[in-house]
Amino acid sequence: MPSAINVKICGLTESADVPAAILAGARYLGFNFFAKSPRYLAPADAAFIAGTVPEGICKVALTVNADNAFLDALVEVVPLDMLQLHGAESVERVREVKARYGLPVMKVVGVAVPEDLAALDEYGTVADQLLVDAKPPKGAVLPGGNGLTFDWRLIAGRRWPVPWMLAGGLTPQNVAQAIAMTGARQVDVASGVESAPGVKDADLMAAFCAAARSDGPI
Ligand SMILES: O=C(O)c1ccccc1N[C@@H]1O[C@H](COP(=O)(O)O)[C@@H](O)[C@H]1O
Repeated sequence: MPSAINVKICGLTESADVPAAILAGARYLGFNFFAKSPRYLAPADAAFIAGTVPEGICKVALTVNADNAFLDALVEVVPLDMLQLHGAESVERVREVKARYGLPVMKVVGVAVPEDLAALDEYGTVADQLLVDAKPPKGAVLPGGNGLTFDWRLIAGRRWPVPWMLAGGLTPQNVAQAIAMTGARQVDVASGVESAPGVKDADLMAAFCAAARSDGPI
């Protein structure tokens, strides 16, 4: 019997999103600290919302090319279980962040063409998890959260030495097919479970988790 599918719902902006996401079946909750995102949360607000998350649910901070001053202040106020590095952070920077904060680090790699896959092998030697996302279009304001898929055939059957998640344009409608095509056991969604940019929808979160589970029981 296949193991459970873990769902990460990313970019929660309201306190009510926490129980709704957990009830839906999410195991990871993401808080977005990229200021240009419609899902941005100020650290003080995130501290309050994250404080309501029960034990056993992984609280993830999404950051983009954040420096030590930013991360120092963030980890000081927000209770966190994992750091998601969604920018152009180098392998060395991933190593440094892991050592400095003592938190697991999930490094994101954007994929559009076969040549992008080499980075997954490199980061897989240092990150605790990998997040395989669609590469943003040139000139995009957001390095993720654009609701874009990539060609899942590129990673079909690929494996890395650390756990990994699939992201990019996942929705309740396509997540089961994405899982079937890639073999992902963890999936991450932001815009696909929203009624408007930055507004999570409880019914969509429930539908997404149910569709993800349809590939294998939780
Ligand atoms: O969601 C955002 O606004 C965002 C901003 C900056 C970097 C990453 C962001 N989101 C991450 O991208 C994936 C995929 O998003 P989507 O499902 O395609 O909308 C999301 O799960 C976040 O981890």
